[in-house]
This record gives sequence, structure tokens and C-alpha cells, in this order.
Amino acid sequence: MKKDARVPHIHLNQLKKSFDHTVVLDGINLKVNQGEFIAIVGKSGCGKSTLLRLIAGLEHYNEGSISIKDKELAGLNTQARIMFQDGRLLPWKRVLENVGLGLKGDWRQTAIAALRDVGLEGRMHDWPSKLSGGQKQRVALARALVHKPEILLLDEPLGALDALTRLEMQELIECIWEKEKITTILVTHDVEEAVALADRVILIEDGKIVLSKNINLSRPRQKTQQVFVNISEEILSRIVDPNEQNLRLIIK
Ligand SMILES: Nc1ncnc2c1ncn2[C@@H]1O[C@H](COP(=O)(O)OP(=O)(O)OP(=O)(O)O)[C@@H](O)[C@H]1O
Repeated sequence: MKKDARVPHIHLNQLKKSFDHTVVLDGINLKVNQGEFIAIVGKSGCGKSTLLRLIAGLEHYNEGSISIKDKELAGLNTQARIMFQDGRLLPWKRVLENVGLGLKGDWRQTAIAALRDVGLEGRMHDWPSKLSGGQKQRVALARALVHKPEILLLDEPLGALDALTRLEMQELIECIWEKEKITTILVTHDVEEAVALADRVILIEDGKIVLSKNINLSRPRQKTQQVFVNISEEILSRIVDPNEQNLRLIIK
């Protein structure tokens, strides 16, 4: 049977999530197409990570539904892999074993290929403690990609990196996404990062999606380009109040 291209890869319908009677997400509606790159931004504590965890099936929701290709998600989302800010490598396993974790059969070759894709094949015998922050995140990315996920969930994966390493990692993520066309959802505090990478930027506020902005710019995007700056400022102005924004511009 021919697949219906109109069926969204991920469909969140009237999703509601509470923790101990505190509503964190309320009436979230979102359709993500196959191969789309979505970025989620919003103030700290607005529920971005909770949303990713719900899509990963790591958390239960109270109301609404999550469908993956029209099938309601029940339990762990086996099509998805999630990557966190701290990488979460196992310190007692070498890089190659970290990437190969959970693989079967000829796992070494598969893990080596994944490390090659992130440019770290040469470090496969190292302990994670010998790696820089950026290298650890490359390994974490390889560990997610080695399972050939259809959905990649990135929870502020570059948040702890210095500016230059962050840019390199952005390029790597973009490059892998362009090659593999994995449906990707990135949570980030960095609006420029969101605009640089995503097809669509979603803003969450008070538990709801208050903005959904298509970014119709060709790739790779130039952050200094006026249209890029304008879009970033527009989204930022929706997140921070005008006084905070003035302060940010002064500090800049
Ligand atoms: N397991 C939990 N138990 C109780 N409350 C939780 C739990 N996880 C998250 N919360 C609360 O839910 C709200 C949203 O948290 P979440 O981590 O999703 O926000 P966030 O937007 O990702 O924040 P940040 O940008 O700071 O990472 C917060 O108020 C948080 O305290």
C-alpha cells in the first residue's frame, strides 16, 4: 500500500502534561512532517524538555495523544533517539563501546562507521574522560545515530559548549540532517541556533505554543544576513520583555 505523504511523522493532539497538579503543557497541537527540522524555544521551565521526553515516550501525558505515523504512541518511542546536554557517556566504557551500546551482531563496524560520520574514528579507543566537551557531544551524537533513528530529539545538546565548538557542532548536525533527512526536534535556548538550523521555530509560553515560524531561508544560513537578524530579533522579542531585550543588546 502506498504511504500517505500527508500523514505527519509526529502528531501531538491537545497534549496536556501536569506534574503534581501543576500544569506544564496544555493543549499542545503540533504536526511534524517526515524529515522536517523543528526547533523549540522558550523561557527556562516552560516545558521544552518535558515535551521532548513525552515524544520519546519517557514520560506519560495526562490528556490528548501523540501519534507517530498515525499510530498512537504507547510506551517507549522506538523510532526515536534522544541526546542530552551532558552527553551521558558511560565513563567506564571506551568511546567505541559507548557508541556500540545496545547494538547486536557486527556492532564494532557499525559503531566505527558512526564515529567516522562525526569525525571521531581516531578516538575510538579513548576513555570519555580524555575527550573535550565538544568531542563528548560528537560521541553522544554518534551513539544516537548508530541506531538509524527516524526521529532525533536533541535536548539543548550544544548548551555547554564554547561558541566556536558550538558552531562546528551546528554545522555537523545540519550536515547529518541534510544527508539522512531524519525528522529532528531541537530544544535550544539560543534563538540564532534555532533560526540557523530549523525549518520551523516553535515558541512555548505558559504551557502553550504561542508562535510557529517557518524559516524560509536557504542553507547554509548566514547569521549576519539582515533577514536572518530580523527573524531572530522577532522571535527573541516574543520571548523576552522589551526591558530585558534592551539589556541584552547593551551587553552585546
Ligand atoms: N519530574 C518532574 N517532576 C516535577 N516537576 C517537573 C518534573 N520535570 C519537570 N518538572 C517541572 O516542569 C516544568 C517544565 O520543565 P522542563 O524541564 O520541561 O522545562 P524547560 O523549558 O526544558 O526548562 P530549561 O530550559 O530550564 O531546561 C518546570 O517547572 C519543572 O520544574
